Amino acid sequence: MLTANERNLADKAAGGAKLLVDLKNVGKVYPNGTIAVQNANLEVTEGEFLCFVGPSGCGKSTIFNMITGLTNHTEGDLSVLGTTPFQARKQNEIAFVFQEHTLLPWTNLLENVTLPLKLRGVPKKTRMEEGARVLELVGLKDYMKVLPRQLSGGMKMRVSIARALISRPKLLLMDEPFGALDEITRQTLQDELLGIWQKDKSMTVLFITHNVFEAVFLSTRVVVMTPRPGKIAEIIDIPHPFPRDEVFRTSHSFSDSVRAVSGALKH
Ligand SMILES: Nc1ncnc2c1ncn2[C@@H]1O[C@H](COP(=O)(O)OP(=O)(O)OP(=O)(O)O)[C@@H](O)[C@H]1O
Repeated sequence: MLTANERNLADKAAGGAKLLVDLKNVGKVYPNGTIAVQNANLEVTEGEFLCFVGPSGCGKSTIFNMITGLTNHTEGDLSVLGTTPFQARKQNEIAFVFQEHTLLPWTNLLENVTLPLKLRGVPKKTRMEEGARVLELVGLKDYMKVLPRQLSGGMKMRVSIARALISRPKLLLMDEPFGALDEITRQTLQDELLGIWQKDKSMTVLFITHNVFEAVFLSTRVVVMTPRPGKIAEIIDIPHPFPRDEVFRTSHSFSDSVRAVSGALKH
């Protein structure tokens, strides 16, 4: 017997659009009484790139944590990859990238990026092949034997992205990954991330940023949140086609979208 939510997912799939994440009136009240998220409704289909923007403390990370099953939702219905967040995480189809690179300092890049496979008992030969594949994807294949401390901040972020990609995730969640980087490095990584995302049409990315320019450059849609208690104020389509490049960054289409997102943030 299917629940209403499962039926809805099946209907969507039959219609061609595969629903990956579905929030229906989702809310989160922490045990100390903090209302972090209220009445959030959002449908994310396969292959989208969604950015979340909103003031500090509006519940962006809480939404990510609920989607990944790191914290439970206290109201509404939430399904991820057609199942509960907890089950979805167990299927190894979700990966995260955080602002802090969280690399193991005592071991080289190849060992760092292949760690998720090692923890799952994947044989060494496959691990090494997959490690080489993802380090090449992020432009670091010549650095396999290097230790993290020998890398710049941008390179460390590339390693974190490679480690997330090694599981070939269907859903990649990135919580302010480029927040600590200088502007030039940040733009280079934005270009590279879009390149990786475009190569894998089925990978869906959810990305938190405080930077409206970054959100517009990367997204198919931008989710704008209100101050606490966090609600989704508006979801704005960024209609500009991919691939996107410097021409887009200086276009009217770009500034129109930046204006729309900035306007929604002020409401
Ligand atoms: N474990 C927790 N227990 C109680 N309150 C929490 C907990 N985690 C977060 N909060 C509160 O929930 C609200 C939303 O926090 P959250 O980290 O989701 O916001 P955010 O939009 O990601 O913020 P930022 O942009 O600063 O990272 C904040 O008021 C925060 O203090």
